[in-house]
Amino acid sequence: MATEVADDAATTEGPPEFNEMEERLAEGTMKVDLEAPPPSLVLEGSAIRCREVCRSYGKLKVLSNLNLTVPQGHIYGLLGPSGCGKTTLLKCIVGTLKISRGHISVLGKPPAFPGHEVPGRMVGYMPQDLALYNEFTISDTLTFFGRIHGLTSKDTEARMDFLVNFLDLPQKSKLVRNLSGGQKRRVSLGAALLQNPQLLILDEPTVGVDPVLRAKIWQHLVEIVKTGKVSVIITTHYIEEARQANVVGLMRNGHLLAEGDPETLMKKHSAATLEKAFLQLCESFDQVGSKHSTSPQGGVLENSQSFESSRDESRPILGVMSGPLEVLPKYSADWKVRVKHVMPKWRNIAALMIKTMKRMKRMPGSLCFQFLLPVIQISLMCLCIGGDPKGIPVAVVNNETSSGSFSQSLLSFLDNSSIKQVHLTHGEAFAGAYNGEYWGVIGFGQNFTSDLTKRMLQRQVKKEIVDGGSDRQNANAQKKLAVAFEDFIQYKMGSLSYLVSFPIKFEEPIYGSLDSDFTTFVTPGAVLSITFYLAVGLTALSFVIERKEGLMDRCWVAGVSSLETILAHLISQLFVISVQVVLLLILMLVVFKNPNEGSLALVVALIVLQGITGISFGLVISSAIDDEQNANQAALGIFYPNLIVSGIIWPVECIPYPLRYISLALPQTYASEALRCIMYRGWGLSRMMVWRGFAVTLGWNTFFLILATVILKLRT
Ligand SMILES: Nc1ncnc2c1ncn2[C@@H]1O[C@H](COP(=O)(O)OP(=O)(O)OP(=O)(O)O)[C@@H](O)[C@H]1O
Repeated sequence: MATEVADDAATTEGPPEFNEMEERLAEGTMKVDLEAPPPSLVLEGSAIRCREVCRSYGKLKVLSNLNLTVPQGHIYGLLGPSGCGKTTLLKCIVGTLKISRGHISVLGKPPAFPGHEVPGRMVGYMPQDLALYNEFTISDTLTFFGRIHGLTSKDTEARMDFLVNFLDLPQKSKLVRNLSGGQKRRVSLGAALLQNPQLLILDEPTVGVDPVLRAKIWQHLVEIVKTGKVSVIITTHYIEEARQANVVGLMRNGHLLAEGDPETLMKKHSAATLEKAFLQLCESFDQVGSKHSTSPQGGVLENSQSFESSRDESRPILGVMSGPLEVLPKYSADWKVRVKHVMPKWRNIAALMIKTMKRMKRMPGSLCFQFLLPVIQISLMCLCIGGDPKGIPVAVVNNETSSGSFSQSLLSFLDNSSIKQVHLTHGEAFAGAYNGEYWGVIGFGQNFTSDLTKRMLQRQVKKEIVDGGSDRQNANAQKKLAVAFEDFIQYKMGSLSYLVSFPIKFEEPIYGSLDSDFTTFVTPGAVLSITFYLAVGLTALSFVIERKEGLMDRCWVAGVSSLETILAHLISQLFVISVQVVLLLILMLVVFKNPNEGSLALVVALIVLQGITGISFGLVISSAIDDEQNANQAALGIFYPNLIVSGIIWPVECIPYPLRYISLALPQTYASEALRCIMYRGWGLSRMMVWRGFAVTLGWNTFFLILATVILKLRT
């Protein structure tokens, strides 16, 4: 199909690289397709130039040495069957996907080159996914993108009115979620057209659009390219509508089969329609491919790679001159431009924050849930954890019968709200305990009173006397019994009670009180854990969903950087965390009367910092995981081990040594300890145990933020 013929037409004056081609054409040393596109296509500047582009997803090679040129001021129709790689190519062109090999330049520079406005205002991108915020109205959507592109509100309003009219959209105040599929696609197209970009990249904009509007859209595209300043690349499944394009590229299995103007293509294949021409090209591609295929695997892409072995397959069957002859320009940017390129833009951060606030306002249920969930969690924890058991049935076997016996008196000192005494015979009591009806057995021998009296009065007693009474099985009942015994001895012996009571005296502790319970220990860690994990869950989920729906890519193509996205999310989530912290503290300190001896400002600062660390960790999860189910599983999977090993529920000192080192490295171990020290000891930042908690939290925070930014960068 390709013959070595010089094209007379290619002699017009043009850019240096084209002049070089002219010379080689004149010498006849260059291969060129018989049906080379008109000289204007070749010699004019190109809006997009792809050379030897390769891209794979894992082992699946999607783009193979692909060469494509979109001439400036033209509409380029990119056609091909489903799965041939069109969307992948467009994503590489806008820079949301990195190419494995080759070179792409868009409006003169590679995408994302420092200082280049691609991604940015120069490009309007309509992705195949709808990539719209469902809670936004049409007006909100266009205003959001207008803000990112730096349009004034007057300009945005004017463009909005035009687009609503032109794209036949319903009222601007209608929510995107209430629009039909076709209407949503038109809003998406409107967002791409909003800022009058120099380059429009439209991935199937006419799907689900009625034929009248489809014609109108094409007419509009034809009009805007007439100025020569706007270029369009458009993919479509309706092959015939692409006849209105100035150039079409026919793709199959990651290769560009042909590139040229539609009329020439049809003439070459003596086809009445573009569809027939495409069919013929595909057939010849498949025939030659299968004839020449020697690959034992015989996969489609392997076949296509062996297509017409004598031919340089990087070049389309029809079309423009390709890569190897071109000298790729060297691009460079001033360091100031590079610094400006990486610095976050306040305009974008503000636009993203306004977007988040607006979405929150439109989802009051979700916002209330975010505020109430920590409140419910901490209330349940304070109510259900750490309290004394109530009404525990304990069997009492009392072999003393007289009413004035010590055993009767001792039993009257037992805390009867905790222990429910059930008086039984020895046999019944043990049978009941073995059957699980009673939590323990308290037994008194028939000489309990006389034995105890002897112990009180004599310094040496026999062993049988000591064994006079006993309790079995229950630690809490044992503790209650010990307390009752102390009270009983105090009552009977007054100032001489020290002769019989436990020879160790517990004074008031230096910090806290003698009757501190488990809730007091667990609350600070639990508050940090709740704030941390709510932030992890909400961040991971919202980011994964935004990425899955193509919203992140769309914002990225509009010029929003990963850093700006992260900063905007951090700042807006700070508002949510602040409300959560206020509610948590009111509950903890006022309702459940948890003591706080230290600075409230330090308490708030540490909890908020832990929330921010949670957001950063959520960002790591969402940047590494694509699916919300997996992201949820990751967040949940980490929650429980972290809770147990961080010393939140049980002290770190009880953890076996190898695990203890892991525990100390976790984000909440030192932070919980610091919060306990602030709240219960009244310590400040001058104490190591306090500043260490802050330092470790800040360290994790920085680490997570850097990791999330790096992963996001690597994955584009
Ligand atoms: N993220 C991904 N991971 C792995 N494979 C992918 C991914 N995205 C696309 N592919 C695969 O790459 C190939 C090309 O997909 P692409 O979306 O570019 O095709 P397309 O030509 O745009 O199809 P359509 O017209 O149906 O949108 C397909 O085989 C697809 O399954």
